[in-house]
Amino acid sequence: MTGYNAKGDMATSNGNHRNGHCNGSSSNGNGTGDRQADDLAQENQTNNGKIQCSLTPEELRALRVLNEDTYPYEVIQEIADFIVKGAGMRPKIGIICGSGLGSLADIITDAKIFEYEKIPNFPVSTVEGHAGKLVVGHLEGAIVMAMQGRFHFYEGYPLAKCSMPVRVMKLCGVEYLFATNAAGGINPKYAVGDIMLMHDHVNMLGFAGNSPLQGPNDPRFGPRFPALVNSYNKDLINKALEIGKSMGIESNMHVGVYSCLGGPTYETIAELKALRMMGVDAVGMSTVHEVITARHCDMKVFAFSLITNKCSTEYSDMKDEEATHEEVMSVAKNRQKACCELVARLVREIQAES
Ligand SMILES: O=P(O)(O)O[C@H]1O[C@H](CO)[C@@H](O)[C@H]1O
Ligand SMILES: Nc1nc2[nH]cnc2c(=O)[nH]1
Repeated sequence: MTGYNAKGDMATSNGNHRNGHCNGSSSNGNGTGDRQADDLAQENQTNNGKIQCSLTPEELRALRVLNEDTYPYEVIQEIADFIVKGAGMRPKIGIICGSGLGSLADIITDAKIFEYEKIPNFPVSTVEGHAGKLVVGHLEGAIVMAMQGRFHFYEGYPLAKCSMPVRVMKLCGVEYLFATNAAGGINPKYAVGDIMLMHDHVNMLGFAGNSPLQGPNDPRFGPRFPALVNSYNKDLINKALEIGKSMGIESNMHVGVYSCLGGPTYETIAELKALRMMGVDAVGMSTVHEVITARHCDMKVFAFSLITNKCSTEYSDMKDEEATHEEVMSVAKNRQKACCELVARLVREIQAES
């Protein structure tokens, strides 16, 4: 038998990890059952120059999914069908909860909750503050699905895998993506606890030649060369600013530029200086690849950063405390009420218009 272990690797029931290249045919015909080490060794021997393998087509597909950066359309469709069928509803708005912002999913009512481990072919969350649950239900009259736990590049997942759930959302019927994150504030005007509505991003991982859209393009998702100039929906930004005003938090709200680095390290002063010179206001380790994937499949995007720590660009400020994930989580917890209200009210406005 094959299955997924907690890290999302494929392992055989006898504990061996498989990583071989196969010719796509089954040498013993059944491809299931306990295998001893001898059998496994034998499978890896070549026959007439071809590598033999006894995996079933299903196992092969799962292996490809785990080893490749790209999830085939059909696999995404299967995951989406599993969720829509299990939830008994089709969501219109998708929410990705940032670090410590899992409470955004707690305001969903009549919720159907899926643990990531129980969703076929889904990765697992490994970061504290990311519970690893998909919540589908009602919010302000709309059907929404929220990820309590996102996937980050530094966890070891390729970018396409990090943002694969966005495609699942799309095939579930989601039209709007709300992506939230915890971020360090580089703009000196930003204070801890402020909310920055994203109106643009600098894709640092993209500068390094890494994209969630790398590899063959499936036009059923979107075009080979998507434009990103209008990625962050202006109408939603304006609505959110209005909501912020009526909540009395306009002085703690900004519109700015986010950049995603690979992490898991927080930035050096020199890196922060460079980012600031590039026009970056807030820095994190997520969101950009999700937005790229969402725009590729033509979803409307709204995204915000909760500023959980200030990032100094001056060596003279080095006496300042260094960023820690504990601080990030604690600030997120303190600001969860405002973040939940902002999200709920924006959902209400979208729903009222449709
Ligand atoms: O972007 P989210 O998931 O909110 O989390 C941010 O906070 C964590 C670091 O404290 C990193 O994962 C960073 O990306
Ligand atoms: N890269 C990065 N991610 C964060 N997430 C929360 N704070 C920070 C930060 O200062 N830097």
